[in-house]
Amino acid sequence: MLGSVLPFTEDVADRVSEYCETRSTPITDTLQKHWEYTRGKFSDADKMSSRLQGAWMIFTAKDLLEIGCFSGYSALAWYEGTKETQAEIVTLELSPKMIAASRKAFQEYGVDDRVTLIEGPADETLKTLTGAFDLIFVDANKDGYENYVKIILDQKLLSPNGIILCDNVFARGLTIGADCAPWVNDHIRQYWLSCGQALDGFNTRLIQDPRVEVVVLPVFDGVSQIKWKDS
Ligand SMILES: C[S@@+](CC[C@H](N)C(=O)[O-])C[C@H]1O[C@@H](n2cnc3c(N)ncnc32)[C@H](O)[C@@H]1O
Repeated sequence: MLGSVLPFTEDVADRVSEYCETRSTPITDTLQKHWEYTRGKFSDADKMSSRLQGAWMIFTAKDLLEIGCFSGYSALAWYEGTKETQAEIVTLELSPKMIAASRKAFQEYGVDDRVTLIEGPADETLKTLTGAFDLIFVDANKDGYENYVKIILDQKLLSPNGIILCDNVFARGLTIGADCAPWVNDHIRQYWLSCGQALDGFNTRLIQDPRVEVVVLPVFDGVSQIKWKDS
């Protein structure tokens, strides 16, 4: 196959999602419960990672940083995915509503031993962090990605063999072009269009940064994988 993405229609993409979910190791009961809870409780629940993405969050990390916690679903997934390494997980969140929701979930599921939530704007929090993380998941406001990655690299918050994963770099497809996602309804279209513009700037400038190697993966809503060059 010479291209990198199959030409799915909207209907086929749904079927592919279902096919993958039903042929993958299912997420745990805890994750499933929290995913359903978030979906029922928050009108913007589509900000949460998918079930399949939760199942994929299995990496051999020891120190993990997440930017953008939302209801805590992905932090719970990282927690479960790093049982072997007992990773320390730091997650950043700005919204008081989502801070309350995730704190409640972390307590309910007993993950406070390894998950630390830091409240406040991520750019300010990042500047106070020390040490290095071997996995950094960037998943907050899309117009902040460029600055977050810059701070991470400038402050060497990424360990020498570490990896940054930036989620949603396709902005539902609108990063690629305004005509690429006709299924995105008017209610959220403007939001994702502006995310797409910001992310296109981020993706385009990042590849010119001589410090890093980047692979933009056409999985989920687009995931950029960033590593130090020659690591
Ligand atoms: C896409 S959601 C995160 C989803 C979560 N990682 C998951 O997969 O379930 C993005 C979150 O980033 C938060 N956020 C937005 N701007 C932020 C900022 N400047 N600093 C910290 N968090 C921010 C939002 O409140 C929202 O909860």
